[in-house]
Amino acid sequence: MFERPSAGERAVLVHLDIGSTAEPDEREEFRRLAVAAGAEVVGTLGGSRATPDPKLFIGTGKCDELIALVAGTEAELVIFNHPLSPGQERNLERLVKCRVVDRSGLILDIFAQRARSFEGKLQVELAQLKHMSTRLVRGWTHLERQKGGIGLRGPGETQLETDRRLLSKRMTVLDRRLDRIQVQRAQGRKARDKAELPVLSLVGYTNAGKSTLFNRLTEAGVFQADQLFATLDPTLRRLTLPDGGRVLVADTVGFVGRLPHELVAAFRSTLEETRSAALLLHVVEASAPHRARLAADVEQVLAEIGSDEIPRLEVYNKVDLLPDESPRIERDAAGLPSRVWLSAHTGAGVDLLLQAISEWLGRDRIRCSLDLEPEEGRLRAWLFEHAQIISDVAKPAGGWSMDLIIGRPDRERLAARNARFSEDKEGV
Ligand SMILES: Nc1nc2c(ncn2[C@@H]2O[C@H](COP(=O)(O)OP(=O)(O)OP(=O)(O)O)[C@@H](O)[C@H]2O)c(=O)[nH]1
Repeated sequence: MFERPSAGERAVLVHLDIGSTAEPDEREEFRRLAVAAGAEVVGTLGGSRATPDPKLFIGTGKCDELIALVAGTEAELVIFNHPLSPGQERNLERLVKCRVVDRSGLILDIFAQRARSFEGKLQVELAQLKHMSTRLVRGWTHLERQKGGIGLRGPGETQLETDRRLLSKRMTVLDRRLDRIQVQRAQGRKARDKAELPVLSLVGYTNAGKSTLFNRLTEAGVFQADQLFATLDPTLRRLTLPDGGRVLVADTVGFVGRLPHELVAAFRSTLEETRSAALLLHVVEASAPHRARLAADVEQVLAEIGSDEIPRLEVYNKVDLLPDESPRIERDAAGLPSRVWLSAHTGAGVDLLLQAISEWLGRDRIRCSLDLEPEEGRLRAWLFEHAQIISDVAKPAGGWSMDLIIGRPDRERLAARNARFSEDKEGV
């Protein structure tokens, strides 16, 4: 389902088992990433080695096989599912006589194609320039340079052939711009903190269905597509839960296993949104054959960005593809929802997810009554925005008598302002 029309670059994929045997889905994931980048896969080369060859990564015998495969399939590009040193890339290109891109280059390329926000584009450009600055020395003269191919396109494209001095100048400019944007982002976060709305962050392996679920939840009409990494930029939307509670939902970048470090660094600020979340919704493609490994990859990235302490609720998506499963809530020993099975596509079980979210956040909500004076109209309007109003009665003498459910922090803030609360009922 990820195939694109055949206009893609003709690519040969290389995946060796280094040390141990790779899981079959590792190769499949690699193929899907390559296709997502726009490759037309015309050949694959496998094999195994105890350790990579320092000069070519693969051995000379394997390299001969690769040369023959590239010639026989008229491939324009070879993609390795491994990190290659600049030297290895250069040596391989000389022998194979076409461009060679490593796993980092491939993932950077996908990110470059999917970046939507200004910040996302700058981050990808910077990461690409860093990745390529070590590789620029090689020069492309012996190769037919195809503009805009995999690993060559994206916001950084025009810089690729400039010299290192210009490159480092450009990187400094990007760094400065990103610093400014990050200040703005932090201000935005502060404003949201003031609004006291808890943030739910959707995280998950690429293609798990985050954007589809995000749309289901918020009807926000966020761009989604049948492509890996359709979402690169976090998008925030407001959501009202059935119990009246309000939250912000953030859709985040699709994770991928063995994310290149330069990308983890580049997206740290984007993912900082995740760090300030009250609850992470970890979306897992329940129909993927090796879902546990994909979920573990996501957990590892979360740990790398310092989000592993945030409570999470697992969302096992695509239940419509599993004949033996149906939408349901699983609970932990304490009775709290730990996993919700649903289909973002059909919408089945989305109500259960909303209920589970309410239960998670509701632990911190209190039911209470409040008397407001006639001049407290603004406070009353604020409460309508931030609390669930059960009843609101105008008093004959002026003012209002309200019955509501409110978050504990809001409750404490209002109490500090001497608002007249009564009848607190805990744990509503
Ligand atoms: N059958 C089925 N397909 C689904 C479901 N949810 C999402 N999909 C499909 O899975 C694909 C990926 O969905 P997205 O929502 O773009 O996934 P994502 O996690 O946001 O992907 P990235 O942006 O790459 O991280 C799309 O083709 C969706 O139509 C589901 O519940 N059932």
